[in-house]
Amino acid sequence: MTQTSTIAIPPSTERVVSDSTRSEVRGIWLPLVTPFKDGALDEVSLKRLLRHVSGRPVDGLVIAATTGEGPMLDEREMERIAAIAADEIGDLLPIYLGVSGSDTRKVAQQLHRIAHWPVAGYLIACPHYVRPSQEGLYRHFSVLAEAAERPVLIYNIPYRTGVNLANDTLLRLAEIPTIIGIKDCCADPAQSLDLIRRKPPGFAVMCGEDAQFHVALAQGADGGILASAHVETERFATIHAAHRDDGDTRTALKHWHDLSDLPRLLFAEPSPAPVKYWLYRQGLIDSPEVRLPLTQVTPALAERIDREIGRWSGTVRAA
Ligand SMILES: O=C(O)C1=N[C@H](C(=O)O)C[C@H](O)C1
Repeated sequence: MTQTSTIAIPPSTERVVSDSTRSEVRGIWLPLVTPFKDGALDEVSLKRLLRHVSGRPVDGLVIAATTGEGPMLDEREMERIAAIAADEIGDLLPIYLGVSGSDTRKVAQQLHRIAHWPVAGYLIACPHYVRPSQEGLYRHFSVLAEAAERPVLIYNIPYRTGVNLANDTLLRLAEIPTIIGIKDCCADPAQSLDLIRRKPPGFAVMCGEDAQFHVALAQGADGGILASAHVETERFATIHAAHRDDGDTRTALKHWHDLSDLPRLLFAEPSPAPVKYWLYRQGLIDSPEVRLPLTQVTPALAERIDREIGRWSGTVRAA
């Protein structure tokens, strides 16, 4: 059966992404939480959190990604978050926007619709639920790269989307100039290592599995996009710098030994509820609430976090 597609596959994208754009995707990126209060976007907490982050050793931000509860935001809220982030952060950090959807046509239309938003690029997740073929994934991201008119980081997270973007497919997509890297959550160290060995120069591989951050850096990843790095950001940055600068793996491993329980705690229940509770107890956001179908941390986990905060960065807000 001949497949006809209503969406033409674009010629190779002529737009060239600058070397600085490619090189900026490294180090510690925060997938920023989205604060809510009484069910609505909490702009006061968002501004406070952005001012806090701007003073931390962070190399980039992603808004409205998984940790930002992107699937539970409407477009008006996402636009507001982008505007506030651009106001508070300015040119200090690149700000990428999380985009997801399973209908290539609709996601492409959204990218055209938001082309004027003040974001530097997009983190685009694999299409969830429909489980396309590798050829379908290739055509999906080829069309979106053309529609994006900005740098694109592909977000491969099979345990959330139900599909794995194979390295062969990704390396075909890496030939498109505006596809500049991947947030790698494939949960297969062998696949991640194979990708790092085969990737073209300048193509960024960013770890998206917090508990695997140190291993990913040891394998040659360029950094991480990590919810856990909202907490103890300096330690995550130290680990990255130790790997990047002088290969001081002993320093990196010492810090990782201290830090490695944190991702397990912050993912003990569906993210971002734990990390939001932590930020709430630090007084950085005014409510730990999340949007359904997510739910706040259980009292048992809240107690564990209360104990852990005392061990780390200290509690600002009384319980
Ligand atoms: O915000 C994201 O996107 C992240 N994705 C991963 C997940 O939520 O499974 C983990 C990462 O820390 C943040």
